[in-house]
Amino acid sequence: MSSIKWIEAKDYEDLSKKACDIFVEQLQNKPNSVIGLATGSTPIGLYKELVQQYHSGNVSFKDVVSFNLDEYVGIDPNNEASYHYFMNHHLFKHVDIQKENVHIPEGHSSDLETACRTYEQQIKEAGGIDLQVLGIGVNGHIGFNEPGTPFDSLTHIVELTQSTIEANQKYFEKPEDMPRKAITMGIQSILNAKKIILLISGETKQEAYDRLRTGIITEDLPASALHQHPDVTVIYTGVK
Ligand SMILES: N[C@@H]1[C@@H](O)[C@H](O)[C@@H](COP(=O)(O)O)O[C@@H]1O
Repeated sequence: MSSIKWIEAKDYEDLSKKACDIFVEQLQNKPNSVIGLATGSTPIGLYKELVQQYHSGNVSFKDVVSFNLDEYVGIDPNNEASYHYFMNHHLFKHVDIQKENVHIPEGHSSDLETACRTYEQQIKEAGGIDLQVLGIGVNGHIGFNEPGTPFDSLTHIVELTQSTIEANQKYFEKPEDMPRKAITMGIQSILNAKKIILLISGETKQEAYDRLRTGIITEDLPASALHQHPDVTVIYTGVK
């Protein structure tokens, strides 16, 4: 039976604050936490709140180790649409996290298979992820695990679906520049995290939200794998 905890937020700001509270509590209890981070527009407010908490002295990233969920294949880390750039811009450059403790899949690697295996190994060596934040794709993907991805998947290379390409093209200067492939932590890699928060915001996510709420577990809805995890909190707003 699913043990997902559902929290409705008043609005996007409230959702970001509620997610930030969980992060702050985690980092105060365990300053050397291993945190799993997500990109996309949804967690931007959470990162903004975390930067504020850092400036207020409530939280430090000095001993934090981070792993990002995914990155496009063949993208330069300096490209503004890359997830490397995104993370620096929204979080890393504003806080005291140490560069050597930051991990983002190496989509620019010339040996992607090895990059995937190494990533999984690094998560293991860090002691596993304590707290993982997730967004959700309009088709219910988590990370870049598209519908049909086996639930036992580890970090791997994916072909992005048309729905994801259409949803994410807006971040690229020219829509045709958007890569068709990505590296993503697998569904099993995500489920290995000790605690997970999923953020859902806005009406474009209504269908994915409705399907997740049914409780039906199916590979057609990657996020439904979360029903099998013992400690998931979903914070949502803008869906009915
Ligand atoms: N790989 C990311 C996901 O991790 C993210 O959850 C999703 C939703 O993005 P947004 O929050 O912008 O809707 O976008 C991308 O596809």
